[in-house]
Amino acid sequence: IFPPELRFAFLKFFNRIFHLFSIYCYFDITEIDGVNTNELYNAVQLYLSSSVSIAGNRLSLTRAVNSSSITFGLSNNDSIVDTFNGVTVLWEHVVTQRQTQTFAWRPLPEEKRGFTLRIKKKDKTLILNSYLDYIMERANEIRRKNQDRLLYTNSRGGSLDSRGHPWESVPFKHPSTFETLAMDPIKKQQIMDDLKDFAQGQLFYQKTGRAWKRGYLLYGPPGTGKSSMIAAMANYLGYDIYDLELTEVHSNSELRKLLMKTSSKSIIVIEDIDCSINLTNRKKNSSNAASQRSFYDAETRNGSGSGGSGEEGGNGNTISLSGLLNFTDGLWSCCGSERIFVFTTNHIEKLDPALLRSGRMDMHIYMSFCNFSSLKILLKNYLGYEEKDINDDVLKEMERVVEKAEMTPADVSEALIKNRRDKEKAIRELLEDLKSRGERSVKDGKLRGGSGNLTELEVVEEQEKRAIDSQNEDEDHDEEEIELEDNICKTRED
Ligand SMILES: Nc1ncnc2c1ncn2[C@@H]1O[C@H](COP(=O)(O)OP(=O)(O)OP(=O)(O)O)[C@@H](O)[C@H]1O
Ligand SMILES: [Mg+2]
Repeated sequence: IFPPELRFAFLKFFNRIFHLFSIYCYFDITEIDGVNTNELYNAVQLYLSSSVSIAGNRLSLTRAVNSSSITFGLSNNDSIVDTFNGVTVLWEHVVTQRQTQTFAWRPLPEEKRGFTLRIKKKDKTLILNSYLDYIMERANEIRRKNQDRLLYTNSRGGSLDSRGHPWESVPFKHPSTFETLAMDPIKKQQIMDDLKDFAQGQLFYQKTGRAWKRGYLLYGPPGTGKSSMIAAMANYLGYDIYDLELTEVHSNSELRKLLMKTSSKSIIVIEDIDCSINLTNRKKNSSNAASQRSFYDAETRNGSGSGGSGEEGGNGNTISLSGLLNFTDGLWSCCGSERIFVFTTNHIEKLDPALLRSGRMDMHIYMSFCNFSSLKILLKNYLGYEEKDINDDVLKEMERVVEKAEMTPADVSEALIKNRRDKEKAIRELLEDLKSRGERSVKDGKLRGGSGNLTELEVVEEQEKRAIDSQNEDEDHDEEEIELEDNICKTRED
């Protein structure tokens, strides 16, 4: 009898009256919002899956790719009760068939899924202010716990994938942990404490007005565990790793784009920083600018692609030191939070002091040759030997020669792996190896001392490093350094 318009208007009116008197209000969180995936939907799903007070009795189980655990989810059109700060809310999972689509940029799933949140009107402010944030946070936590870490790389050289991401990722399964890492236990503990303080330091960073990030510079000879340390850090904190290949980045703006696409709670790594970018002293640069320029010219002529002007910032088609510095602590470096920058190098003396000054790299960590304490850790890792399992004399002998031998943990690991079936033989051969190397390095040391030339150079390097360090201390006292400088000097004296 009624025309459809009138009927519709009547229904709408009735609905409004109904809502006016209802004590509840409803929020819809749909899976797809326009063309974008709704992050909140996924978060709610994860969050509810961890919730125990499941009202319905049908659950859907999922196991994501790369994930090591199974998550429970709410089945279609099922509901669940949750409480937050004493307030009870009801979640309902709503699944409807989508009408046939005419045209879309991206094919949409056939089902339209979403959560409906029902809350009392009086609780609205509480819910909107903190409950949803809480859910996002919890979901991120669960995701990190369930999923193995991801390792990202920019090896594609600036091109983007179908979703506009410059980073490619693979599951990160490096087994290195702080427990297996062979280094001085005190130093190790310091680093672990520092990392923990950082991860839990949100309030501190907010209060002091600092960006929530921290920089570590790992330096030392090849094979002393710099990469292993990074893996251990990631495993310890549960962070993802972004392995930045600087040689694949062609401009400062590209570097910035890469940075913008990194997520919080991640470690951004630049390995062998002295090799991947021309980071020599800026003062020196200007003094031999001519030779610099010819170097760059030659490079452009060779068509290596990374050429261009040698000036910093130049015409923008080469990444420069200032670009890199901006990357680590310019305004853009704070576009996410809780980020760790790790640079590694084999030659700290080749780095520009600007990179070393405090606030940039908060902690300088020297990865040293194998000493007695790290040797014991390796023996335990590879042979399962505790101190008491090894003959006292052998142990004493090892302690005496290990520092002189200047073997890297990688060398020692190799020696142990080779004979891991025959542990006695492994110990015997390792000791032999240590002794012969120790003798050799003593001889070398004498030779070097005699020729004079090399040591002089080393002295200069050492002084340079000292200068940088003292400059750092003048500028900022809260810098923490745990380099074993004595260690370097000792080996040099030998
Ligand atoms: N401190 C260490 N503790 C345990 N294992 C180590 C340590 N250092 C080296 N190793 C072993 O040696 C191998 C090489 O170490 P790693 O790649 O971490 O060295 P690096 O310092 O990164 O070397 P490079 O400077 O050449 O990159 C690792 O696979 C690891 O097994
Ligand atoms: Mg390495």
